[in-house]
Amino acid sequence: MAGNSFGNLFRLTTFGESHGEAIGGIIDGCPAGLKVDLEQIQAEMDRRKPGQSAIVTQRKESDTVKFLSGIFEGRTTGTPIGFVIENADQKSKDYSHIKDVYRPSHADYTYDQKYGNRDYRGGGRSSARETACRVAAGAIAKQLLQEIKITAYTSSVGEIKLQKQFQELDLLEIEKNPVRCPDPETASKMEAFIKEIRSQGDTVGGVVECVISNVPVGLGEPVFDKLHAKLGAAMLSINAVKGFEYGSGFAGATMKGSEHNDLFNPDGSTKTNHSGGIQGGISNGMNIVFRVAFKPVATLIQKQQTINKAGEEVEMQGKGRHDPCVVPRAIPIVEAMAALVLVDYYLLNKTSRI
Ligand SMILES: Cc1cc2nc3c(=O)[nH]c(=O)nc-3n(C[C@H](O)[C@H](O)[C@H](O)COP(=O)(O)O)c2cc1C
Ligand SMILES: C=C(O[C@@H]1CC(C(=O)O)=C[C@@H](OP(=O)(O)O)[C@H]1O)C(=O)O
Repeated sequence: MAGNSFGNLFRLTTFGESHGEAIGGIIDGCPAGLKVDLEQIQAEMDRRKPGQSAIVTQRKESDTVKFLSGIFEGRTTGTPIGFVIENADQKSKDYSHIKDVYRPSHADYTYDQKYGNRDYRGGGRSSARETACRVAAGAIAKQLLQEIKITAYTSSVGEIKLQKQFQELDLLEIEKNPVRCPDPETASKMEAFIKEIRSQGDTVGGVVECVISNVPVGLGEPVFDKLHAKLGAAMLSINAVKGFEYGSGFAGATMKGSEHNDLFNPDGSTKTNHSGGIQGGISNGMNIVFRVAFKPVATLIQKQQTINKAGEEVEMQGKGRHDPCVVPRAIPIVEAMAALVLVDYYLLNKTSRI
């Protein structure tokens, strides 16, 4: 199976399945000398881990990261950083009924057709359990990025939308509610809606907005390696993602150039930011702003028509502990993937001029 590595100079490879012994990763290319803050890494893991609130999967994992290599006396050595995260609370019997049956819109059918030998327990490698490794690596990338600040939050759940603009938000509110929406009133509506949907055995999608501030001018490479192209690829590699837009995004297609152009201030900053902080694939020093759309979770605790391995039509109902909405736990994953993209360009940018 190819496709388990991400990044160039700072390269993460992940391994492991949801119901195997453990998941983990290797980070190749982290510069030597970085003082690693293990508490900060665990804090990021805690924001993503299952079982953290009543509106996410009730599987309980501590998601403690055990580092095996690459860190000596608290600092990186420049050698590969190997780490493992134990799987402690798998309930594989919840999946025996789908051994030969495909959940609609999960990865069961495609994995089976492609590889012919599928670890069906918890979705195996296709499970979002894998994203714990991205968050661990992303936390190290964040520490390398120092002053660059990456902040993601929930901007919609189903039809419930955050109405405020970024400038009007109190970002300290994000971690104060289980939905991770910075407006408390909207957050409680979202929370109540997720609970209602869950009680019906159903699921709902949503949108995560991410704002990256304090970005220097010049990150990103032109042509094929544009900053927004890599951010898009990073976000679209996250489980259940259906859409990515940056700056004005799809709304920009309805505007006139005279409305859309970001006019300059004398210092090179712009009066508006329809560009989303990126022009020609290179950061322009304004906030990088993008949005990521997540679909509703595929596994329903409801009966649905599907097919089995033999191609027969059958009825199935999901079992087990599933997220009714992935968005609250996707926030740290979006931030981690953004950090992995930025750290690569931050390191590469050191080679752009003498
Ligand atoms: C944080 C997070 C949690 C998820 N939890 C579940 C879940 O509990 N049950 C489920 O069926 N899918 C869940 N998913 C989505 C599946 O992993 C995903 O739909 C599946 O791998 C198929 O891939 P695709 O939807 O990207 O095509 C989750 C995704 C994320 C990002
Ligand atoms: C375990 C995690 O999330 C899992 C993601 C997931 C899926 O299909 O993506 C399905 C569920 O798996 P299981 O039923 O095996 O627990 C979630 O709990 C995690 O994020 O660490």
